[in-house]
Amino acid sequence: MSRLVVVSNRVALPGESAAGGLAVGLQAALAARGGLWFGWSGKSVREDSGALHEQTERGIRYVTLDLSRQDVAAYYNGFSNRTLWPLLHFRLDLVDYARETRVGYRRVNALFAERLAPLLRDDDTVWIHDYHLIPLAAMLRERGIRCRIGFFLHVPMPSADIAASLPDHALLFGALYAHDLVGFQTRRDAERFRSYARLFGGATLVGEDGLRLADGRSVRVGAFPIGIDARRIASQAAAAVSKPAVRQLQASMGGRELAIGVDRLDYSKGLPERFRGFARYLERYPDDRGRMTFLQIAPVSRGEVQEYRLLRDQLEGIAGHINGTHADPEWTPLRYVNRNFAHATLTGFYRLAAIGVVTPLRDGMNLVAKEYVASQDPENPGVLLLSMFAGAAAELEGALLVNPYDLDGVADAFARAAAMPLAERRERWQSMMEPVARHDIHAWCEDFLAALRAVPRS
Ligand SMILES: O=P(O)(O)OC[C@H]1O[C@H](O[C@H]2O[C@H](CO)[C@@H](O)[C@H](O)[C@H]2O)[C@H](O)[C@@H](O)[C@@H]1O
Ligand SMILES: O=c1ccn([C@@H]2O[C@H](COP(=O)(O)OP(=O)(O)O)[C@@H](O)[C@H]2O)c(=O)[nH]1
Repeated sequence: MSRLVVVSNRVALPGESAAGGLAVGLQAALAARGGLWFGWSGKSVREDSGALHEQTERGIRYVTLDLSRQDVAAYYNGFSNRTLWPLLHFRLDLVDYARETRVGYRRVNALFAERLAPLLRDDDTVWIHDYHLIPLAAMLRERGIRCRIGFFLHVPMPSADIAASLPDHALLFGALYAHDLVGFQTRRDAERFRSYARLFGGATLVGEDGLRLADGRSVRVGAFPIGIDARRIASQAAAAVSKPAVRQLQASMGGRELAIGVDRLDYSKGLPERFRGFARYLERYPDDRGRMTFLQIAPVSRGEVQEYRLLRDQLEGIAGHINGTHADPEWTPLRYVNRNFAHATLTGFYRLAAIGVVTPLRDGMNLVAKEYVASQDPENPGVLLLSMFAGAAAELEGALLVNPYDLDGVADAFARAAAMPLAERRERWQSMMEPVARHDIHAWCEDFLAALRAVPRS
């Protein structure tokens, strides 16, 4: 069997907790089959970029590289998080167009290529992940690397007109054609990429999953919705209810129902709108007063980026206002926590919660939605309130789908979820658990790699 080489910006090193769905997903995928995981160490150093660190654990060889502060500023905080992230989440109003970070991003991708190329063998299968590393495969090809290379975009692919607002967009997105297979979270993302390639890359669409380029080369394009380790999470959740943190949360509820949200503190997650939707529910459904407590867990993310710091300030203001307006001496309607929790503890929190609240403005997939489903007690499952703009909405038809901008609709969904009879909850949960269990993280990995192996090579 060909060795699997996974390349991503974020690597979940052994013993480190993996915040963010990419690291959680890849950890589970590599644990099952072993291989090499190459990426950034997460360290920014004073000296030059490029020092490598290596360790092997449970069949996974981790090779990570340090980056200089200047490179982290340009490549990660700059172009990845202030240019590509908002662009790919349809937020042109937040895109930073600085040339300097664009150049820094290419410099770091070239460094990845230079350090990775000597580690590769001809029969390796290389799988590159996400927007941080879009030009990497093209740079590896320039260095003579001929093995199969696939790419997976974890975030949404915007429409061609949005993508084209980026200076040098054809240089960036055109680099994706260096892969044998380019994968997306949903069919719609894949279709938007194919239309971009047709409109701006001179490509011809072939069948349902192909592109023919002007120079005669072909690229496969497909949808591979990422999953979770559903079986493991279900058993973790059942066991987690006896954990002290979970018992304490339950005891603190005083018999009220718990609604829960778990998100990195990111503007794509729609947290201000979610808080306001919850406040609208408190206003419009006075008979429900005191019945539910909403716990929002939002660990700080990308804290060096200005837009994220502003969001944190904004949320503190909204949360304070909601509690100031609606709280009673013995009841705080909104609990807002900026701490990071261990994955296993979260599964216990999800199981306690009668409502899971996942309302991003845009999200590639959103693993929390699937984790909430897998953590439920089948005899008494909770209700998932899910944004129609999360990739997960394409699979989780049993959720209460909401438009996160429509605060009245979100308020109504809170009320409907709180009142939903057991029979309807069970039926909806079963319809969600089936795809979550079937398309789990292992199936995702196998499906993508099988499609990559099946690409004919010239
Ligand atoms: O690495 P960070 O900058 O700390 O950010 C965490 C990750 O955020 C994004 O996750 C995406 O991948 C998930 C799994 O496929 C998906 O469910 C979610 O919708 C995406 O937002 C980002 O794409 C990753 O690269 C980051 O590591
Ligand atoms: O305190 C936290 C908050 C989140 N997560 C995990 O981080 C991932 C978030 O992935 P998702 O796809 O929902 O969004 P992303 O952060 O990748 O955009 C999920 O597996 C969460 O369980 C975690 O382990 N601890």
